[in-house]
Amino acid sequence: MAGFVEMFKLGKTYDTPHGPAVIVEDFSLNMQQGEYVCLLGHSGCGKSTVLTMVAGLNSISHGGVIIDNREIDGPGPDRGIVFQSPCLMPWMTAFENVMLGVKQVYPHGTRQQRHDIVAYYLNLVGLGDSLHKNAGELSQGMQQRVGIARAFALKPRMLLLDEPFGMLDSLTRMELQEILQEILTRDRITTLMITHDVDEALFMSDRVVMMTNGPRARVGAVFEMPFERPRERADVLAHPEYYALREKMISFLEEQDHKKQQKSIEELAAKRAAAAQTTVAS
Ligand SMILES: Nc1ncnc2c1ncn2[C@@H]1O[C@H](COP(=O)(O)OP(=O)(O)OP(=O)(O)O)[C@@H](O)[C@H]1O
Repeated sequence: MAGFVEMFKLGKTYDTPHGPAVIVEDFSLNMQQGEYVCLLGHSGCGKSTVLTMVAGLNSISHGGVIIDNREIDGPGPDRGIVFQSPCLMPWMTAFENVMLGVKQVYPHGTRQQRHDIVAYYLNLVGLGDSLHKNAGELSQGMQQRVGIARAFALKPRMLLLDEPFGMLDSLTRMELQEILQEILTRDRITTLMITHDVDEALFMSDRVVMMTNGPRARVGAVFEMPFERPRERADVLAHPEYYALREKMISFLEEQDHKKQQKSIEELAAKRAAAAQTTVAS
């Protein structure tokens, strides 16, 4: 079935000093409008590579990405991105940082309309009392809230989140997960999020897509989440399928680890055999 977002046989080859390295190959995934998909996989498998290709920030070596029937050919305001660290202008206030983007996206809005949009989203993420504090004076968690408010205020058609809570303490992380759930339940923006955290993926997503280990990483398994929305964390944890799903995801990751170890052992054995042959020949 065609999706709102179609990633079709996506591939990425990086040039390296040792020659071309095929990091992602034949990565295909369709997402329905309003769907929340988490991308999970071992470190270095190519998750950010996929996400930055969809963002239009990384050139696509093979295949393509279609969003709402239009093939992407670079970054655009239809896609909002939140990275692990929000990249704010530290000398500007939280309000000014969000306003920067809002001015570009709503050039014909009145000053009051733009003001209301910025204040609305900063309030939603719990920064109503800190609108006029300089970003440089805000804690990591508060800065990430500004980054999330900025992404939503630009009214993107798709959100791309690259470990948005990765650098936060667990309490702030849980609070921001809940805020994000709340906004997304209302706005239903199609979202692709990278995470390393199986529990986060279970709580946040409609589907979890597991990537195989690179090189030539692709979709290895897809899990549908049976939890209803709006979600309460306690209900998700108490759901009869929660632990079985969690176990399947962890098993997938362990299996990938095992394959990686096996491959390293085989490569080492091949190198030793080649070295032994060279010694015998000389
Ligand atoms: N510009 C580049 N040139 C060459 N190799 C690259 C480049 N960018 C990434 N890579 C390599 O591609 C592989 C995948 O990187 P990527 O950042 O996409 O993985 P990831 O799954 O997001 O990792 P992590 O979970 O640790 O953030 C890694 O081996 C990385 O070293």
